[in-house]
Amino acid sequence: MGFRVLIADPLSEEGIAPLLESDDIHLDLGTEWTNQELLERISDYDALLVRSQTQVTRDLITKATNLKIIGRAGVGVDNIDLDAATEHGIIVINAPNGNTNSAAEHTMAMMMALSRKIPQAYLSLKNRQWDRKKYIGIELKNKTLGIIGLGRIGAEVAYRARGQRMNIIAYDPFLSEDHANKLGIKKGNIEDVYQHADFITIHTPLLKETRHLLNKQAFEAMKDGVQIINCARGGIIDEEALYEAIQAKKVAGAALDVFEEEPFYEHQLLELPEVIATPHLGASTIEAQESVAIDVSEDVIRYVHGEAVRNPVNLPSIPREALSEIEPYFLLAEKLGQFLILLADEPVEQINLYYSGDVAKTKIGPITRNAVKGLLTRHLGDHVNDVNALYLAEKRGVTIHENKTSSTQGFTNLIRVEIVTKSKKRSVAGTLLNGLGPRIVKVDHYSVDVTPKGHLLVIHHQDQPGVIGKMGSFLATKHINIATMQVDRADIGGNAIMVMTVDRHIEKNVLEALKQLEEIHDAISIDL
Ligand SMILES: NC(=O)c1ccc[n+]([C@@H]2O[C@H](COP(=O)([O-])OP(=O)(O)OC[C@H]3O[C@@H](n4cnc5c(N)ncnc54)[C@H](O)[C@@H]3O)[C@@H](O)[C@H]2O)c1
Ligand SMILES: O=C(O)[C@H](O)COP(=O)(O)O
Repeated sequence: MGFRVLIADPLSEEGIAPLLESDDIHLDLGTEWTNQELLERISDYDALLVRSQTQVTRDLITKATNLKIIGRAGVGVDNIDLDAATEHGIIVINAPNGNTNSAAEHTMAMMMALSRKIPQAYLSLKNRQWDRKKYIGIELKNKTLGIIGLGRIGAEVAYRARGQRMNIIAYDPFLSEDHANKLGIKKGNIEDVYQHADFITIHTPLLKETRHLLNKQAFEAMKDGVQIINCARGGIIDEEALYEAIQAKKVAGAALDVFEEEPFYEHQLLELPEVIATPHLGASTIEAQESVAIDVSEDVIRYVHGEAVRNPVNLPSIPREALSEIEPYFLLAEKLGQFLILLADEPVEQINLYYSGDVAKTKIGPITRNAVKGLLTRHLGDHVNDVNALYLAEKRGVTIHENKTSSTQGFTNLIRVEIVTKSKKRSVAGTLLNGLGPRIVKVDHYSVDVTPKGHLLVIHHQDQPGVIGKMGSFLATKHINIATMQVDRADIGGNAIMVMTVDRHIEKNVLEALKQLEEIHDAISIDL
C-alpha cells in the first residue's frame, strides 16, 4: 500500500502533484469527511495534510496510531495540538514562506478598503443608493501604521506601506534597531504603537502570550479614531472589547480576515457598519496555495525517503549545509546512548553530553536528540524518536546538559555521553573515524576501540594472569565465537575491562554463569 497520506482540507491540485507522482505514496482525499469519520479512519494513515480548517486535536492524534507526520499547508499551526503530536513522536511540518506575499497583499487590500470604505460603498451602490457624502475616507499618505509582529508578513507589509508613503512604527520582541533601520521604519514598544498609530495591523502568531493582546486596556491606550486590521489570527483580538471600542467611537473601523471561531454565519461585529471582513482569505490565491502545497508535499516525500524535512515545527530546523555536517554523528550518538543505558543498573537522573573537537563546532542539539533517543529506546521501545526523545526524558524527570569541551583526547572529534544515577556516573565516548565510521573509544575511563555494531560483551574483571584464557574457554563451551577483543585496565592487578564482539546474541543464563567466574565482577551483553 505504500505510505498512506490523507488530505483533510482542500489543497491545490498542482501543489500536490509531487505526491501524486510518487510511486511509494498512496493519497486519499478526506475533505468531505465529518469529524467522526476522520476520528474513525485516521489510524489508517501515515501522514495527514491540513490547512487551518481541520482541528488536529489530542483526541484525533491519540487515535492516529500510525501517524508519523502532519503537514500544514500554510503558516499557523494553532489548529494542531503540538504537544500531543510531540508526545506521540509525530513530526509537524508547515509551509512558512509560500503565502507571505498573499497575506501581505491582502493586508494592504484590507487597509485600503477600510480607509476608503470601499465594501460599504459597494454594498450601498448594490442597493441602488448613490451616496457620495457618506463614504468619505482618509488617505494613507503621512498616516502612521503600527505593525505588531514584524516577521515575514509584517516586514512585507512594512515594505508595501512605505510605498504608500506611510510612517511605520513596529513592535516585535525580536526586532533589532539595525533591522528596523534597514526597513526604513521606527522600532518601538507596544505602548509607542498604541500611542502613535492611526492604523494598527497585527502579524503575530496566536500564542498564549498573544491571545487577546488587543483587549479593552489596549484599545483605551490607542489614539482616538484608530483603525485596526487583523489578517493574522482571530484570538489575538478580544472581539467583545473591539465591539465596545467601535461603539464608543474609540476605534473608527476594523478590517478582519480572521475570527475567534471559524467558520461562522452570524457575528455581532458584522452588524457594525465600521467593520469590513473577509472569510479567512489571506492565503487564498492561486500562487500561495500552489506554493504551500508544493512545500508540504516535498517535505513529506523527503520524510518518506529518510531525508531531513525543511520546515519542521516541533523539531529545530537544520539548514541543509549544517545537516550534511552533523548527520554522520547521528548514528554514533544513538549507538552511544544504546550502549550506555545497558551499563545503568539504577534509574537515570541526568544525562550529560560533552562535545569536543570538530563536532563541538557544529549544531549539537540534533545530535543530543539522537543520543537521548538511543538511551530511551532500550526501555521505552521504538516509539521514541528524535521528535519526542527530549520530551520523554523530561517527563521522566531526567535533566539533560550539553557541554562543549576542549578535551579531544587526541581525537579530531569526540562525543562523551554520561549518565548520572543515584549512586554513580557511567559514560561512553565515541568518535567518527575518517572513512571508517563510528567507534566507541572509551567506556568510563577505560580506553577501547570498538565498532558499535552487532553483539558486544562487556566484562569488568580483575586484572590477573589467565582471565582472558578462562573467558575464551568459557565462551567456547557455549559455542560463542569471539570476533574482536579489547582489554584495558586501571592499574596492574587492578580493575580491568574487556569489550568483545561475538558472533551471536548471548543469552541471560550464559551471562549469569559468566558472572559466577571468580575474577569477573560484571558481564553485560549489548546488541546494537
Ligand atoms: N489570514 C491568513 O490567511 C494568513 C496567511 C498567512 C499567515 N497568517 C498568520 O499571520 C501571522 C504571521 O505570519 P508570519 O509568516 O509573518 O509569521 P512569522 O513567524 O514570520 O512572524 C511572526 C512575528 O511575530 C512576532 N511576535 C511573536 N509574539 C509577539 C508579541 N507578543 N508581540 C509582537 N510580536 C510578536 C515574532 O517575533 C515574529 O517576528 C501568523 O499568525 C499566521 O498564521 C494568516
Ligand atoms: O496561517 C496561515 O497560513 C493562514 O491562516 C492560511 O490559512 P489557510 O491555509 O486555511 O488559508
